[in-house]
Amino acid sequence: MASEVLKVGLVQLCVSDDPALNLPVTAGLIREAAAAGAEFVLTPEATNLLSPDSAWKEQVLRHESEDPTLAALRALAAELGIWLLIGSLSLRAEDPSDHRALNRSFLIAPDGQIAARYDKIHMFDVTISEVESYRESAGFRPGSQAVVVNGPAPLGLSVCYDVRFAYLYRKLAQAGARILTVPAAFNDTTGAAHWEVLLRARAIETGCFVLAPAQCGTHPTPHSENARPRRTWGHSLAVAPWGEVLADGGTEPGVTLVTLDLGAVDGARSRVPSLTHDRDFTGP
Ligand SMILES: O=C(O)CNC(=O)[C@H](CS)NC(=O)CCC(=O)C(=O)O
Repeated sequence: MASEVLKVGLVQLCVSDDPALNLPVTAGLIREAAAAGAEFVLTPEATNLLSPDSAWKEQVLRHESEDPTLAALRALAAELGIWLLIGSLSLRAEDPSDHRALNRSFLIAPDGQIAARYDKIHMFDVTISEVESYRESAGFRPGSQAVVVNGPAPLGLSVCYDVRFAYLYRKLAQAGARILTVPAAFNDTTGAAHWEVLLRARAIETGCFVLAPAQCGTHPTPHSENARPRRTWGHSLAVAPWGEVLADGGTEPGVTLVTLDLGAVDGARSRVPSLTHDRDFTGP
């Protein structure tokens, strides 16, 4: 590893349903993070848009090769010379017979090249209450490939609802990850109850840093005037391998800076080597 210390910027967004409105805001916050010294900048799930309207998404989503947000953010990473995790983009699938979109995370290298892609594996098909339910699998095609990639450190990629599936993170860590990325658009209700404890548990179980850039606030939908406004929890979080919260992005859009001492991964794992203590068992 070139350096044991890594300066990170977590970008917190409140995206609308219009990628063209969101991009300049996102780019401005990435610039702000880089100007403050961040070498690794991360954006949330659904960086290009959040929309409840499948007809509008059909119109506005693009293939990866033609997506304007991806092209612009690759160029920006190259200009600034930073590692950039685009938490995810909603993209039109390559396969024309599948109407469902992709929820795809990208690691961009400091030369602007795509270093890794990850398609969210676990779909948020959940009825939270009588007035709030989500059927992510109706609009998105799940991935089936876990990804560890050598970025600014060895990274294990995931997205949002994946955080509830502990075995994914155990595999990522056992495959070499030292930082786990969990970009998210967590809803208010489960955010208040579960967000921090899930992220801290994943860090403690794996002895990894956890970086979780989040969407926040009430998301404007200028293209679907009558939609019930969606609210997300915010609180972008950086968690250390021993479980401490190093930084919390609060509830407003902005940049949260945090310096990681990557040696803390070995420190936590040597104190509690549970990652090497798996056993086979029978039942239940
Ligand atoms: O819909 C999009 O465009 C982008 N995808 C999301 O926002 C997804 C699916 S609705 N959100 C989550 O997974 C929240 C999980 C969550 O809140 C929990 O696990 O409690």
